[in-house]
Amino acid sequence: MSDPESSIVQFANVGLRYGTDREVLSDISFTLYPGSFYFLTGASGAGKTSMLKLLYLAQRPSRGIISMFGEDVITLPRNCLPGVRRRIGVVFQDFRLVPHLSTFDNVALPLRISGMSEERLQKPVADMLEWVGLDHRSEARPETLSGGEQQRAAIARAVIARPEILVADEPTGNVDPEMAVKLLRLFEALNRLGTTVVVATHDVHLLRKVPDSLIMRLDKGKLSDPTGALRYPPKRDLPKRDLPSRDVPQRELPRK
Ligand SMILES: Nc1ncnc2c1ncn2[C@@H]1O[C@H](COP(=O)(O)OP(=O)(O)OP(=O)(O)O)[C@@H](O)[C@H]1O
Repeated sequence: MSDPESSIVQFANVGLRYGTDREVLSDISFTLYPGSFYFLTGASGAGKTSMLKLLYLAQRPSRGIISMFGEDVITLPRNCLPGVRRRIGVVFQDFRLVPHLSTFDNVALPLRISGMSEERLQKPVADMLEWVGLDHRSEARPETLSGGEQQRAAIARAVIARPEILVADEPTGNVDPEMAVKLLRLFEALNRLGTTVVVATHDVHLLRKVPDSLIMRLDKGKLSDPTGALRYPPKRDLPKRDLPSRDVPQRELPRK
């Protein structure tokens, strides 16, 4: 595999089949570079969710090599995988908020799991809720949140522990076009703070909304790269712009 030093993720000849069925992903090879913004696009059933599952280590490939943060994650001992997973934030297609927990507690979950004290986590969680515009819904249960609010809570939970990679599966699938753009602005803001972002979407209109993004396209389990994302390292230092004024608050993400 080329250039392992500067890459954050490398897939080499990866294939995935479920059970004895035909491969749903075939000969997938690509490199992701730190600080870049990727869209993974393709029709329904093309294999986007399957590819993201490989990326956030919820699924092992049937063949090939996957390296993340310089480690071969296929041969890594099982007890080392949680450490790698903690470096990856995931926004699931169906949010997966814990139903009996408040918005605050859902967002606090990764910090509690990492062992942060109750005292220390209060401020970063409160700041994060404010950052995604949910401070007024802090005590609400997920079932009482709107689709867009649940989506933002899921995003807040995915990023609270400051992951190096953010993986989001159809994060705008359940919201109106205006909210979709706002959520994309959140992802862009995170990206500008250094997080590598991978957003899976079948909505081609979204792709044009993030000018610096790179596009990976899946078609029946095969990957192509209309922007050359798979051939060339993209520019590493994304321009530092102010956070968009109406979409996210005018300051950096809250510190842990
Ligand atoms: N757990 C599974 N067991 C068997 N087949 C599966 C499983 N998960 C996905 N598949 C199959 O793998 C193929 C790719 O599915 P996947 O969900 O990855 O596609 P997708 O591009 O994310 O689709 P969508 O946009 O509709 O979510 C489909 O043919 C699907 O039926």
